[in-house]
Amino acid sequence: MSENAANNNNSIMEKNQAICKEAIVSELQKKKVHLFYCLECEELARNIASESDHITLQSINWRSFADGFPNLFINNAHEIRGQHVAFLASFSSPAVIFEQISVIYLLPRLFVASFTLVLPFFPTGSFERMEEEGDERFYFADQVLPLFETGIPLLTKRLQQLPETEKIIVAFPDDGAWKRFHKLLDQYPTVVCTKVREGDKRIVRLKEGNPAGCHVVIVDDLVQSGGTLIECQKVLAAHGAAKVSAYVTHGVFPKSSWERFTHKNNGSEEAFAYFWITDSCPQTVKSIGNKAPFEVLSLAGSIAGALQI
Ligand SMILES: O=P(O)(O)OC[C@H]1O[C@H](OP(=O)(O)OP(=O)(O)O)[C@H](O)[C@@H]1O
Repeated sequence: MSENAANNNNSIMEKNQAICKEAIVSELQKKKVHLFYCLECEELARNIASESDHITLQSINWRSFADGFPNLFINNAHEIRGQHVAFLASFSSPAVIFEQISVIYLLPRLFVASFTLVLPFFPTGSFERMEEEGDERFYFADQVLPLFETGIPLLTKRLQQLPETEKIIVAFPDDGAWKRFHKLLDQYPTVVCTKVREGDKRIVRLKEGNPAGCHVVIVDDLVQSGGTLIECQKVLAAHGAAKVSAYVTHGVFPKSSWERFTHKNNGSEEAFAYFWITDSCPQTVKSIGNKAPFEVLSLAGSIAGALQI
C-alpha cells in the first residue's frame, strides 16, 4: 500500500471513529423520561414508549372511593425523584379531566427534575387551532412552556406512498383551514372553499382552484358532526373530482358521528376513498378500529421526539 493510500485510510478511520463517538455521546445525552398515562391513553402510551429506549412507562392505580370520587395512587413515587417525568393526558370529557387534575398537580411535586404534560387534543389549544408559531397563547401560566406540534407531516408522508399516477390536490373546506395549513402543504396544488354555518347546516362553496380529474384530499383541524367534510365532498364531486379523501388531525366524532363515513359494502358509491385521522382522540380510535375508509396515523413518534426537547 502506498504512503498516500495508507494516510487516506487512516483519515477515513479517524472520521468514522469521530462519527461513532458523536453518535454515542448524543445517545448518552438523551433524556430518560418516565411516562405516566391516563387509562384512555394506554395504547398510545405503549406506542410512544416503543419508539424510544429512553422512555419508561410508569403506572397509576386509577381507583375510586365508594362515592365515586377518585382515589388514585402513583406507583414508584420514590423512583422518579430527580427524574424527568411526563404525563399523557386525555381531556375527552369533564369527568376524566377531573380525575387527572390531581395527578397533574401531584407529579411535579414529587421532587422531579422536570414535568411535561402531553395533551394530544385540547379543543381550543392545539397547534391546529392557531395559524403560526408566535400567535398569542392563552391558558398557560408563566412557568409553563407550551410546545405545539402538528400532525401534517404524518399526512404528507402518507400521501407520498399513494400511486404516483394519482394527481393529488389539497382542499381546504373553509378559510380557517386554509390559514392554518396552507404553508405546511405548499407542495400541493390547492382548492379553497368557503363555509357558512346555518344552525346545524354547513353551506360550502368552491372559492378557488379546480378539482377536476384529481384525487382531492380535504384537510382540516378536526371533525365533529362531519357536516363540513360531507358538504365539502359534495362540492368537490360536483366539480369533477375523480376521488375525494379526508385528513383531520383530531377525530372528535361526538355521538359516534364517524358512522356517517364508514363504507357500507352494499355496492353504493363511497364518498371518501381514505379518511385519515391521528390517535389524538383515543376513544375514537377504539371505536373505529380498522373500518374502511379510516386509517390512523400515529402521533407516537412525534410525541417521543418532543419528549426529548
Ligand atoms: O364536523 P363539523 O361539525 O362540521 O365541525 C368541524 C368544523 O368545525 C370547525 O370549524 P368552524 O366552523 O368552527 O370554523 P373555524 O375553522 O373558523 O374554526 C373545524 O375547523 C371544522 O371545520
